[in-house]
Amino acid sequence: MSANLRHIVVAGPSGSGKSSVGRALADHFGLPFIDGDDLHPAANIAKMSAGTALDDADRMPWLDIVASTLAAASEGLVVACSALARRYRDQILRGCPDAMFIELRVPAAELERRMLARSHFMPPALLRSQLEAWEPLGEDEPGASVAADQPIADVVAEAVAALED
Ligand SMILES: Nc1ncnc2c1ncn2[C@@H]1O[C@H](COP(=O)(O)OP(=O)(O)O)[C@@H](O)[C@H]1O
Ligand SMILES: O=C(O)[C@H](O)[C@@H](O)[C@H](O)[C@H](O)COP(=O)(O)O
Repeated sequence: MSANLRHIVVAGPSGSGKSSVGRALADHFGLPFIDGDDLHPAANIAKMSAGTALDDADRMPWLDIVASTLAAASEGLVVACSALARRYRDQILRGCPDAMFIELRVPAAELERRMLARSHFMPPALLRSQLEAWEPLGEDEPGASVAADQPIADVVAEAVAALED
């Protein structure tokens, strides 16, 4: 694994599999994993739990923490972080210029099914706002987009292939 593949952000809307895929990808590469959920300021968790979507002012301090956590991980790190919009990904890149994004693509109906089936602070009703905020990864952005409505092992295999391409 080359040095510039060591700072990986697994991105996508709530329920897309960031935590599940991120952990498995980290295991594959022998890297640590951090869930971006655990890096949110407490006020953000409280806001989402109460059913209100985050706005840019809420997300910016969190994205700075994600970026600085990545940049400080000299041996590499996989972080699960929605990074829904390009400006959010740009902000991560400002703090961690060699970050690579693995975007997880899942149809909305499957996202809803997964969110309804789990117990999590993120209410399923916020899915619509997640999808409205989501700007697909551009071809000129670092990383790759992977179909994530398939078994996790297959998602990870595609992500590994894309990162090593
Ligand atoms: N590829 C997959 N196929 C089926 N279920 C999945 C898949 N990836 C994740 N899940 C399930 O969907 C739910 C959300 O996954 P999670 O990894 O927490 O997503 P996120 O971190 O993006 O919110 C969990 O219950 C998880 O077990
Ligand atoms: O930017 C945001 O609106 C939030 O960060 C959101 O995208 C994230 O999804 C939450 O942390 C919920 O956690 P899960 O993504 O793990 O569902």
